[in-house]
Amino acid sequence: MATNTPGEATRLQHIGVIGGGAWGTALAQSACRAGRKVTLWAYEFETVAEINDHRTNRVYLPGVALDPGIRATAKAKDIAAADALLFVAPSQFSRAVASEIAPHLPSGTPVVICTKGVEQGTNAFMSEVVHEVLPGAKIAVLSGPSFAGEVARSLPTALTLACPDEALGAELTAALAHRTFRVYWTDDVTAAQVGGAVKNVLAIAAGIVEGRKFGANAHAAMVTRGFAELVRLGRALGGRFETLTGLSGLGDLILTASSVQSRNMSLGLALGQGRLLSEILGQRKSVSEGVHSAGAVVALAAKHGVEMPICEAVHSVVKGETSVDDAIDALLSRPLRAEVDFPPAQ
Ligand SMILES: NC(=O)c1ccc[n+]([C@@H]2O[C@H](COP(=O)([O-])OP(=O)(O)OC[C@H]3O[C@@H](n4cnc5c(N)ncnc54)[C@H](O)[C@@H]3O)[C@@H](O)[C@H]2O)c1
Ligand SMILES: O=P(O)(O)OC[C@H](O)CO
Repeated sequence: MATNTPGEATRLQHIGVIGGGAWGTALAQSACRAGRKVTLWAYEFETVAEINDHRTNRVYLPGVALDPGIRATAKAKDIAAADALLFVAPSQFSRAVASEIAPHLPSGTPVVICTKGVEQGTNAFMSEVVHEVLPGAKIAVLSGPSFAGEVARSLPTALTLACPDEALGAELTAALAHRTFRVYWTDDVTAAQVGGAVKNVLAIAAGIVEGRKFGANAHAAMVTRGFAELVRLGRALGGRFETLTGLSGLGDLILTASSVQSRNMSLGLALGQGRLLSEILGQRKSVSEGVHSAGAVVALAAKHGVEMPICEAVHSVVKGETSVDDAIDALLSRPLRAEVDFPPAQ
């Protein structure tokens, strides 16, 4: 791939951002910083008004003064003029949001999926959902260790941009990257999406370990054995090991499973402390994708004959089928096995 210098000239001058949550707003802020014109579509009228009138988004991204260059809108037709879209609707709303913008999106527009999750019911990754609803879109995925608040404050961050079309990948990285927002290209859309979806489920497990005060050894064991699950599923679905061990896989798992800035980790922590899921979710407006993706991840694992006991445990806890204590007992009672699958998968 040709190398790009952050901030170099790009034909993708106007970026549309679909989603006014923490991540959509932070990405809009970052795209402005990269020198792009930005139009942000948000679901709530109040969010649109607040961004345009006060340059803040206090519900989803509190404490950040937004760039005056961000123009917010509630009208899907306003994104038609964008040269590329960043698609940041939560996974369970992605189909509906994509359907709303479908009539307005010119065929051939690059759509960069920044959502991390799997659709319940269909068990479809976001690239499949977006391709079904927006068949003319050129799909890419942006994923990696990136808390919205840190990106919005321009703290250094590095991500993976997965795009099967190398030339488009170069254009997108040139359009989005800047000094504190480094973007690395790969063509491996599958692994990038598996990493982003599975790490959210594993972060809930890591949070439970923290909430139960099981200690640093248990945390490291949970993250490492969880990563083995992420790699097994990623490879079974056709993803590459190098991508799974990169920013969008291991990198994001390290971040999400070790900081209570993560909504998934903090939700797990609260579960581990004995709080009810309904009570935790009732007190949040923000999304915890792992809760919604756990079932789909487990279903995909079953379909492909992949063992994912930690993800299964999280799924049965969030479904209310197993108590936290019983799930932990079941994991600790599993038969001993070889650490690495043998013979090693190629
Ligand atoms: N927040 C982060 O640090 C971060 C970082 C990387 C990726 N992501 C991913 O980005 C995606 C969006 O997360 P977020 O953090 O921006 O969201 P958020 O939790 O901050 O906000 C929730 C979002 O859901 C939207 N919403 C609520 N009800 C809706 C409906 N009925 N239809 C459509 N939209 C509705 C809200 O408008 C808001 O944009 C998720 O997949 C998340 O995993 C988040
Ligand atoms: O707050 P979380 O758990 O949704 O994680 C946010 C990002 O995905 C971290 O990369």
